[in-house]
Amino acid sequence: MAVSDHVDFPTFMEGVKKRNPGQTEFIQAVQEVAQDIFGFIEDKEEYHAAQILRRMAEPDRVVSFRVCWEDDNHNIRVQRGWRVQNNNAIGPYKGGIRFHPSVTESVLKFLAFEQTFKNSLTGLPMGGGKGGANFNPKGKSDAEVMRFCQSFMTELYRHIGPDTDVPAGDIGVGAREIGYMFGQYKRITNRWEGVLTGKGREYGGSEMRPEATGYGAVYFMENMLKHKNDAIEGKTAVISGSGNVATHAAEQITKQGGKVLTLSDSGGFVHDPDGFTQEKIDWVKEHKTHRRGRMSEYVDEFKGATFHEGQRPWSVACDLALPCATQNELNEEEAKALVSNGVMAVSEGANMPTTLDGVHIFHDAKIMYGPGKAANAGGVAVSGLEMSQNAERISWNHERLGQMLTELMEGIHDQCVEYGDQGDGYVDYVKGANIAGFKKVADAMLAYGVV
Ligand SMILES: NC(=O)C1=CN([C@@H]2O[C@H](COP(=O)(O)OP(=O)(O)OC[C@H]3O[C@@H](n4cnc5c(N)ncnc54)[C@H](OP(=O)(O)O)[C@@H]3O)[C@@H](O)[C@H]2O)C=CC1
Ligand SMILES: O=C(O)CCC(=O)C(=O)O
Repeated sequence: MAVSDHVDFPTFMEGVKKRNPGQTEFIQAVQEVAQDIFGFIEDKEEYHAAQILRRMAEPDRVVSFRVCWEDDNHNIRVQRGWRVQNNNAIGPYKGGIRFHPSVTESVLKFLAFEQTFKNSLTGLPMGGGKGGANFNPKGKSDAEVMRFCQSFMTELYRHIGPDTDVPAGDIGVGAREIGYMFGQYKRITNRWEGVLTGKGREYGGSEMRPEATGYGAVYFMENMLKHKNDAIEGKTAVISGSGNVATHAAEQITKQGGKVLTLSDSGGFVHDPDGFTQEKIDWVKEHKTHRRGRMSEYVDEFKGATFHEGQRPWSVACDLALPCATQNELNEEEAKALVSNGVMAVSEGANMPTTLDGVHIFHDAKIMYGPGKAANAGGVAVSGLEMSQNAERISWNHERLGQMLTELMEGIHDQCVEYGDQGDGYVDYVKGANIAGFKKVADAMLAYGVV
C-alpha cells in the first residue's frame, strides 16, 4: 500500500508555479480554487491519496495549431489556435472559443479550469474546456472573418464532436463566427449535429442562449439580495463591457427596476446619469454588434452622458457592480473605491474579472460577492439545454427556457450558500462555488480509478 502524498497548500502551489512557468492567469485561477479546497479536503484522505486536485490542475490535453488565412489584400496571415480540454469526468468538454489578440495558452488554461467547476455547478452533464486564437476580428471584413473561421475549424473539427467536446462563443465570437464555424464543420464532416452551441435559431440554436449569461448574472445578483431580504428595484448599477454579457445584464437590471449608470469597451467608459433605458441598450447592441462601433460614439447620440477615455467605471458610486468585460479588469484599488462608495453586491458576468487582491477587499468588507464561475454560469447552462434539444431534435420555447434559466441560477445560488455559509450571516460565495463545483467532479474521478 502506497503512503499518500499529503502535501499542504503552499507546497501544492509551488508545484503548480513550477510546472506552468509564466502562466500567471492559470496560476491565479488554480490558487483561488485550491485555497478553499485544501480546507474542505483536510480530513478527506481519499481525495489526497488519489491526487484529485493535482489531476484537476493538469488539463487532459492542450491542442495547439497553426491557422493560416488570406486577407482581402491577398496577404497570407498566420495565427495560433488552441483547444484546452481540461476535464471530462462528468460530461463532454464544454466551453467557449475566444478570438482576441490577448489570447495565450495561459488565458485559455485558466478559462478551461474555471469552466470545469462552473459546468459542474449547473448540475448538467458537461466537462470543462475552452479554446481560441490570437486573432483580432476588429477592423476585419466579413469575408476575412469567414476565411479565418473556416481555417480555424478545418483543424479544430478533428478534436470535437457532440459527445466529445462542444465549443460555443466567448469574447470576439458571436453569432456570425459560430455560423461560419458550424458551416465549415458540416461541410467537412457531412454531418449536421449539435457540435457547437450559440447557433442561430434557424439552424438549431436555442431560445434564450443570447440572453442567458447576462440575465443569469443578474438573477444571481437577485438571489444574493433576496437572501438578505432585498431586491434590485430602485438600485443603481455600474456595468463594464458592452458586448453580449454586458448588454443583456443591463437589460435585465433595467427590467427589474434598477438603473444602469455605465457601460464600457476597451476604449473607456460611458457614464449616463439618466440611466441606460431599453432604447439606449438596443442602440448599444446594434452599434457594437452590427456597426462594430465604439462606445465613445454613444455621447454623440445621447445627451447628458460623458465618455471617460482609457478609464474603467469602478469610480462611479453605485449600489451594485457587474464586471462583464474581461479577466483582471477590477483591481485592489478599484475594489476599495467601490467599497468606499457604498457598493452592496458584486455579480461577475465576466470570467475572473476581479484580481485576487480585489476579492480580498470584497471579503474583508463583507459585501455580497458572486464569482464568475457561479454568477455567469447561466450561459453555459442554456448551452447544455441547447445540446439536449439538438440531441432530441426538438426545440423548446422562450418561456420554458426562461423558466429553466431562472431555476438553474437559483439552484447554483443555493449550492453556494450550502457550502459557503459562514454561520454569522455572511456567505462566502467563492468558497461555496469552489467546493460545490469540486465535489461532483472529484467524486466522478474517484469512481473511475487512476485514469
Ligand atoms: N458570451 C457568453 O455566453 C459568456 C461570456 N463570459 C465572459 O464574459 C466576458 C464578456 O464576454 P462577451 O460579452 O461574450 O464578449 P463580447 O466579445 O461580446 O464583448 C466583450 C466586451 O468586453 C470588452 N473587452 C474585451 N477585452 C477587453 C479588455 N482587455 N479591456 C477592456 N474591455 C475589454 C469589449 O470591448 P471592445 O469592443 O473594445 O473589444 C466588449 O465590450 C468574458 O470574460 C467572457 O469570458 C462568461 C460566460 C459566458
Ligand atoms: O456556452 C458555452 O458552452 C460556454 C460559455 C463560456 O465560454 C463560459 O461560460 O465562459
